[in-house]
Amino acid sequence: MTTVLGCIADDFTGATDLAGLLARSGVRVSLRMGVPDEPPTETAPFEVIALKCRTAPVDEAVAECREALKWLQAAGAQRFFWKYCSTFDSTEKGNIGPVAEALMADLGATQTMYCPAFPENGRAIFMGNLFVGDQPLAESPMKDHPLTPMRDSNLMRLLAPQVTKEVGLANRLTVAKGAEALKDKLAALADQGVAHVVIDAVADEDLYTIAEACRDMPLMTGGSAVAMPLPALYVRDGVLAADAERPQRPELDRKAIVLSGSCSAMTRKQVCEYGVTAASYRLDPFELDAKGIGPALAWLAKQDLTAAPMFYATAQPETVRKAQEAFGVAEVGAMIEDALAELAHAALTAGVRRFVVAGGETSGAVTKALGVTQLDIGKEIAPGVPWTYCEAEGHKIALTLKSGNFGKEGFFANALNLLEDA
Ligand SMILES: Nc1ncnc2c1ncn2[C@@H]1O[C@H](COP(=O)(O)OP(=O)(O)O)[C@@H](O)[C@H]1O
Ligand SMILES: O=C(O)[C@@H](O)C(=O)COP(=O)(O)O
Repeated sequence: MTTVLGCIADDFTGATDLAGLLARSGVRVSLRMGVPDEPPTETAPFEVIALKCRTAPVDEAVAECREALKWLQAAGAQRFFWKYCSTFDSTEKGNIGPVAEALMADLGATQTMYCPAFPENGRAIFMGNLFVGDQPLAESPMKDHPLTPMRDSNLMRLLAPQVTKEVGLANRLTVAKGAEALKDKLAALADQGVAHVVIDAVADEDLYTIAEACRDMPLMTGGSAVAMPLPALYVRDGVLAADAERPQRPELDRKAIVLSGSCSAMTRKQVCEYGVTAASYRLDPFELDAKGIGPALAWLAKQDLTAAPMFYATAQPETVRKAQEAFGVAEVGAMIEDALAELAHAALTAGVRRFVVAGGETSGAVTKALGVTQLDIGKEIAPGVPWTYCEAEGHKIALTLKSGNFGKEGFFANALNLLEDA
């Protein structure tokens, strides 16, 4: 089937988040890990390509995203969505703006919009400032993220140094007036040469207005939530047939594992709660450096895998800082990602078929180690976190990739329980 919307996500949890929210409508969504080597043949109306480029050097991120765009164009897509984090995570050099500008150039687009709001998960934008729950972004736990610490809450200020063209704002007062008023505002900003428009949204109803006003832009950008209304709008526009097919969970052995490399505030609570009842092993960068992965593999070999043991590197900001000072930020990140990836592979070899993974970068490393290339979207465990079904080395597996701050305290056990009756 011809692809109606081609999506590019800057990390793997972000991609499953987007795919999950699009799939809520009942349409078929296909998620690919990396740009497929083969040209598109069997495609879904919604195609999401997951990249691992959030913290990559700008040139690399731009090149990968342009390649993804080409693949999606070959799949027939004429509208595109650039998905980044609902907390606008980017490094100081920042890939969000450069990728948007490169995609706009390839598509001949003169304007795009930015809306990372995700009200169900407490992300709201007001007067261009991003809030996480009650706190401005820069006062939220995101200020301590190991790779992308966010120290400014103003999206225009964050974006401006990342782009060459003008940045502007369509604020909540305009959005509250409805889609036509928002379209007029976008046109007025375009007349003033504003190519990059941040749009406020504090509630789901704002997202419906924004999606309605922006759905014909060649390129939309944002978090997952602003894309959620698109399938229904396309059905209404007659460019997409309604379709309520949901992939069924395959038969799966009960052996399961939890792997957490996220240090986000919510993951820290989830690791604590799960660790009360489950067998768990803490990956310490100093121990990894001294002894390698051997002790963790030996521990894995002794576990009852039907009881879903957990490996976690999850730690408090102070502990993370010490490891970063000792090894370097990227180096320690990669050391832990590699360790979790190797453990995931060892678990697969030991018969594990249910994987719960926490952390965006971590998920990228784990899915790569498992050799997963395409996923179907299953039941939603928490807003923005679905189960996915895929194949790893010829075995059917279920995989959930949890974004750092998503889900409630009991997420890990809930995810595994939900899979039982999926
Ligand atoms: N104890 C630790 N010390 C230093 N870095 C860590 C530690 N634990 C995890 N990390 C790294 O922190 C990063 C967390 O990013 P990510 O997996 O994207 O999580 P999130 O989804 O919370 O952003 C990863 O690169 C991971 O390897
Ligand atoms: O939009 C979001 O918040 C998520 O989809 C996302 O991108 C999360 O990234 P990580 O926090 O790195 O998992």
